[in-house]
Amino acid sequence: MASARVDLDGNPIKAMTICMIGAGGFIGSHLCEKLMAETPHTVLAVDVYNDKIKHLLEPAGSHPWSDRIQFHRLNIKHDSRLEGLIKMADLTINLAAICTPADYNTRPLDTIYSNFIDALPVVKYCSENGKRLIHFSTCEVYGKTIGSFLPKDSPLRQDPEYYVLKEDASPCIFGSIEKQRWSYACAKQLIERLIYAEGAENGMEFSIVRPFNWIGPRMDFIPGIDGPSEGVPRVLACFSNNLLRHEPLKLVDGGQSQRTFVYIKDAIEAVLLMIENPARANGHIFNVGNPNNEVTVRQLAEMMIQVYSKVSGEPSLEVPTVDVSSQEFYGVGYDDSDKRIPDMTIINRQLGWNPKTSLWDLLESTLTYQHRTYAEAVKQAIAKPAAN
Ligand SMILES: NC(=O)c1ccc[n+]([C@@H]2O[C@H](COP(=O)([O-])OP(=O)(O)OC[C@H]3O[C@@H](n4cnc5c(N)ncnc54)[C@H](O)[C@@H]3O)[C@@H](O)[C@H]2O)c1
Ligand SMILES: O=C(O)[C@H]1O[C@H](OP(=O)(O)OP(=O)(O)OC[C@H]2O[C@@H](n3ccc(=O)[nH]c3=O)[C@H](O)[C@@H]2O)[C@H](O)[C@@H](O)[C@@H]1O
Repeated sequence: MASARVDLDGNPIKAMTICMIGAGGFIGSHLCEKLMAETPHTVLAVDVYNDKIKHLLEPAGSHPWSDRIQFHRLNIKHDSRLEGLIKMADLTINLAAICTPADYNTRPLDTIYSNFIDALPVVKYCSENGKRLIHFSTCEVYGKTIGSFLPKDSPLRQDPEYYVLKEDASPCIFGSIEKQRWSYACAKQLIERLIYAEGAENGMEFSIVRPFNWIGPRMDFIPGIDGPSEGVPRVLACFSNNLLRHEPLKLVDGGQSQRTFVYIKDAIEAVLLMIENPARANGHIFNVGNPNNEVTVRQLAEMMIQVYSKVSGEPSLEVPTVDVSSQEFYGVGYDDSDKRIPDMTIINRQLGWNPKTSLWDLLESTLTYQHRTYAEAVKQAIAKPAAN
């Protein structure tokens, strides 16, 4: 298999060893799956958890890829084994981060440490050892759009110049320091600048990924089932939880913010292209999203209600949504990105990548997974207090 695979320039792809930090998370689990099923590469999977990749690791020795994936349970905050693993690998991919908005304003120190301080040694070891790095940043580094500062009735708000987000041209616009929501975006921006500087001054080979709301199976957790009851995951899991419990979906500040959602499986194709085409990917920052899948959060809720009813066979909710203030939902210091449309010029030009899956289709496969995985457990959790 290894000799048959070629890169975008027709050159054979050599098997490589990848140190993947944060491999046990949502994106990491899909990337590990793809690398095991379709490539000859070896993964040194680093994380504090491995629940989401257990199906790739166990039973030990039973999969065709078993000798190509090793799990290393370690916390990169304080573990001297990290440098050795980076040295053993040809490429390091750093996914480790605190990346749920409910944490940014309530745990700003942990957020800044996780997204900046803890990533520093990874960058340093890659630079010092001449290793290539693919670092996961975020579309949140763009912050708010320029258009959001124009008067509400300004025709310029319709002009893409004022809202499309371009890696090499758009500014990064954050709220004031009291709006601690931006602690995450600001930490990610500074680590991007540091990586860029390592490339410019020391010749480090790097690519930076800015994901735009990647969603799909295994994203985050369902509160009270496979995560804390009081935990607040990202919107897909929040709305899935409401649907599973037959509760109205909560629209923060009326659900007026806009997002573009991309299917995780489409997005992983883009990451694989970066991994296997270093000459085209090195030195670039890549938006990875689906500009065709834009909705307001209210529209997302409405679509998820329809799709869930279809895949579960249950009737739609009588009271489908309820408005909630951001202060009540997230606490003091929350703020929001108004709109996120990725410009696709760079990823198209360098890697020829385009997303394929419509929002309806990706919600259908994701909510089928949510229903199959959680409906019974939620039913039992709801029934339990009554039984006691
Ligand atoms: N999912 C998205 O749409 C999205 C969007 C923008 C940016 N990102 C970025 O992509 C990356 C991965 O996101 P995800 O959605 O898979 O999140 P995730 O929370 O599912 O995965 C992150 C993983 O990193 C691990 N981790 C965190 N700190 C660690 C530490 N100190 N040591 C070892 N492991 C640690 C966690 O245990 C977790 O498994 C993050 O950097 C995130 O900021 C994701
Ligand atoms: O996924 C991304 O690209 C990035 O954006 C996310 O940020 P955000 O899109 O604001 O987070 P979500 O939790 O997915 O929320 C999306 C929108 O839904 C709203 N929301 C969320 C949950 C809910 O129950 N109801 C609700 O209306 C939020 O206020 C926000 O406007 C996270 O910061 C990161 O995972 C990531 O860096």
